Amino acid sequence: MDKVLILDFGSQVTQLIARRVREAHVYSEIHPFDVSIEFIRNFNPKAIILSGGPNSVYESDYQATPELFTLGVPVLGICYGMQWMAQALGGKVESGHVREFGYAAIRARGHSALFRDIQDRCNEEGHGLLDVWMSHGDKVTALPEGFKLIASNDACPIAAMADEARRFYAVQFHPEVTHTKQGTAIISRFVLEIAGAQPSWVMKDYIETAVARIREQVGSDEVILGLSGGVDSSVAAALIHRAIGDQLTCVFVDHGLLRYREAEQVMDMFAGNLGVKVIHVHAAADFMKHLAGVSDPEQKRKIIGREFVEVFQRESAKLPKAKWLAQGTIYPDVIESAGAKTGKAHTIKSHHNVGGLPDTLHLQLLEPLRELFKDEVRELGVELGLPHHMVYRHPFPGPGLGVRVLGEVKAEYVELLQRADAIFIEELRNSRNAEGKSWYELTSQAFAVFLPVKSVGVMGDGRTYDYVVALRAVVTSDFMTAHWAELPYDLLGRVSNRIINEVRGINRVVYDVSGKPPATIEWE
Ligand SMILES: Nc1ncnc2c1ncn2[C@@H]1O[C@H](COP(=O)(O)OP(=O)(O)OP(=O)(O)O)[C@@H](O)[C@H]1O
Ligand SMILES: O=c1[nH]c(=O)c2[nH+]cn([C@@H]3O[C@H](COP(=O)(O)O)[C@@H](O)[C@H]3O)c2[nH]1
Ligand SMILES: NC(=O)CC[C@H](N)C(=O)O
Ligand SMILES: [Mg+2]
Repeated sequence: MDKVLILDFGSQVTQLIARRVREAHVYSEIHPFDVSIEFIRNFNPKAIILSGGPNSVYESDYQATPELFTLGVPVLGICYGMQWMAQALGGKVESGHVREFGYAAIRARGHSALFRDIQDRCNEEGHGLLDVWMSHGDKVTALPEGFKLIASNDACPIAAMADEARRFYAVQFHPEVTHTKQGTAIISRFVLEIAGAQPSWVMKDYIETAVARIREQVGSDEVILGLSGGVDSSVAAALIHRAIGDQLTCVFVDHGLLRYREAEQVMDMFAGNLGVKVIHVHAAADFMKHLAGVSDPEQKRKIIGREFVEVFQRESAKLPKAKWLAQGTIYPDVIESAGAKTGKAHTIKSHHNVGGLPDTLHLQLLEPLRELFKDEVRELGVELGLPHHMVYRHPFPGPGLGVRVLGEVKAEYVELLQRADAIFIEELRNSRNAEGKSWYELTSQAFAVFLPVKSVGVMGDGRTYDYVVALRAVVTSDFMTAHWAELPYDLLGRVSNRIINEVRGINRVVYDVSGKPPATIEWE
């Protein structure tokens, strides 16, 4: 089997590279940038891909072994990976005065196997243009010997380069994110055609492999699973249930930070659908008690994570044979928390299910979805026979409204937010675009955020001095990058009117128009 080696310099999106390679049906593994040359030789890669990273090559000790260029293996450098390649092979990298974050158009220059016949559109002179996603402050300012320029734009005159004789390619933009429309084509071009890897790795027997692995891991032990009713834990529950049946018990935690009437809905859905044992834990008082007086987002996340663990430990103590804690952790949860397996990325926020686990946890973790992305998890759910409406729900974070009430969480704020959020979601479900699709389906995630600031308004000729709610709706396929949703004005207007009229205590509604990056989807 042909294998691609991805060296991680700490990019937030390294796993997306693996995913694109997987889409080309080639097996890949991610390893830290500083693995030894012996390791690379033994790995015997058909191709090497160098990820992006937060540092600057000219002042960082994030340097891979330059000997990898002597193996005769094709190499693709991305962003930091390009900059490192350029510097390691004798080119020059400098801090740019123009920083580029987000969308950019680049022009392909000269002939290169990487971009041949791949373009989004042409400019007036008929040159091919690519719409790409950039995220950098440094840039290559001099090509290494043997390299030619293969793409450029004004902000980044050397936006891609190649030494085709040695099959070294490098791009300043990120072909692995979906916002680079031709990204998948570029990565498969490199892996399949330039490196000549055989597309022989297919996901079709993923379920069988996963089921076998779970049976082997768990043996005759019992497993408890944190079930939120969200996509990930529901799919994990179905998968594990398929593997070990009755050895699985699900624990649904009502932490008082759920959405309007959510607890009832989740319990109904599981009683009806899965045939899985579910225990409903009422823990709102505990969570709220520990959150009182705390306003720092990371601290709130840690407290919520800790409380979750307490609940699971308490519940598992009641099941003496339970040795495993299963979670619907998926890849973006892992990467955004702590730089994935390789530990090279910066921490953006501690997702509760990853950051909050103490060493004293007497349960082993079972996370069968840990390597998958949301859309892959959904495919798996459908494959496992879960109902469509369950699999295609918007995600809801484990810390729930705890991270959507900004600052200190108070019961009063949670209740206002629940009501505003319910109105927003109801209107999204009921409004349709010209093709008859609901705006709930047209967005990937949507919710309201409670801002603990007051502003002045006038209602019924009287002065009001009340709280603000922000609406957030995004479109994304992997939740690693996202666009704010261009919701119709009349829909926004209706939601705003209803919230202000129906939720006493809120007199102003705003819409969040920030992309990710630089913002994140949740506000905390
Ligand atoms: N209220 C809850 N009770 C029990 N476990 C929970 C709860 N909320 C979250 N978890 C656990 O934390 C994991 C991560 O939550 P996350 O929100 O990422 O996934 P999800 O809720 O399963 O799916 P979705 O992303 O669609 O909301 C869940 O899969 C689940 O194991
Ligand atoms: O289970 C979760 N536990 C968490 O602690 C958490 N924080 C963010 N999210 C969800 O992850 C996606 C990306 O969110 P951000 O852009 O805010 O990081 C979005 O879908 C968020 O809702 C979480 N999910
Ligand atoms: N995303 C990246 O790889 C960034 C590379 C480098 N830190 C820069 O800012 O140019
Ligand atoms: Mg959830």
